[in-house]
Amino acid sequence: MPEQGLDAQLRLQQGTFQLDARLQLPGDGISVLLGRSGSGKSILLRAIAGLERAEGFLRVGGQLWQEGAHFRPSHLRPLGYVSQSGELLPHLDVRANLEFGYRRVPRARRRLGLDEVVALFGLETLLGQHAAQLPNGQRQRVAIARALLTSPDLLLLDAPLAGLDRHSRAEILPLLEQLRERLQIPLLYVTDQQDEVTRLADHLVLLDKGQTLASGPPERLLSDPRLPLGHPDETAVVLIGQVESHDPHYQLSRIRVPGGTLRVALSRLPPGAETRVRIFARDVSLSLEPPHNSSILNTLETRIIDLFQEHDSARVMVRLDLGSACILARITRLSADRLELAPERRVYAQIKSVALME
Ligand SMILES: Nc1ncnc2c1ncn2[C@@H]1O[C@H](COP(=O)(O)OP(=O)(O)OP(=O)(O)O)[C@@H](O)[C@H]1O
Repeated sequence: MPEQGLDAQLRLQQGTFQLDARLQLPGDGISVLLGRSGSGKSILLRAIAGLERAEGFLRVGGQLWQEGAHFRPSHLRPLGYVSQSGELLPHLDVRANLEFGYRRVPRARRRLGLDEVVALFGLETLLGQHAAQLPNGQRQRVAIARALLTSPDLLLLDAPLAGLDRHSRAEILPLLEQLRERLQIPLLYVTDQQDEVTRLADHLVLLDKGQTLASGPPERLLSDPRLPLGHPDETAVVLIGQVESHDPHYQLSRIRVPGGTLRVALSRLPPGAETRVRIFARDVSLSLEPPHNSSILNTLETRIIDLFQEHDSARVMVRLDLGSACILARITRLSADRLELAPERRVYAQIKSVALME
């Protein structure tokens, strides 16, 4: 684990709920904390922020924030914290809200300038508005911008898009993606939404009943059917690829991914750029021969790694090897038996739909 990351073991009893989490996060990029409602995501964030007194240790960017009797109180932890309701100072306007944290940071410690953040978050026209009058989506944009302006060593975002409409979510997600490239601090992002995971996560931590079940690259965790990642019908993997070329005539782009090339809806990124695609397991079917005369554009030749029988279900989940990544196919048990599917067998994965996560 790099010196600049977050390293923690935090234990806490809250009524009958027990948190016992081990976290090792990289020093940059977005770490997504995923877990069902009630799994302890908010309590863990509050413990990291020093708002709950947990036992164990916490080190951020090489600094010890707590261990044993040593406990740095919340107000001395240099972190930005944005909750679902993005608390702003309601009697102040947006500019004053942004300046509130910014002015308290010594000039030499400021990582981002006020004008830079205002431009990045498109807040120019909101500066004179009262915080209390902002619609939810704009309030969250201001709340995230305000947290950034305190030049924190750690940014904690607790489900910042929960409760927002589609339009506001679609506006804020690209802003969060931009932060990935600009911030050299750990960003821990809580969600229970798969689409936010596939779009944002550079590192994924899965929390279940107060315990960290798994931690690692999202490509690996999302393609592991043994992990409780939600309803199997919604199971999807994310592949990190590179834009190869565009075909304006058919409004399609070719994306190079592990194991082959996929045609997707026209990407707005230039050739050579890194991008992500999401493939639902339910959209992948398998065939023993290369398909002919099919309307399905995307077929990858692959090898079965293993098959997982879903409990009390007509379906199986098949994990397929793409070299440095995997995809999943959710097919009927009947088809798996008819095709005599088994580990090591070579198959053609026909992918009905590939979503570009841009
Ligand atoms: N102050 C408290 N006293 C007792 N139990 C609590 C307290 N706060 C939270 N809990 C319990 O701790 C568990 C974890 O709560 P937490 O809010 O961290 O979950 P979560 O994963 O963030 O859920 P959600 O996604 O719904 O926000 C829940 O079972 C909750 O009822």
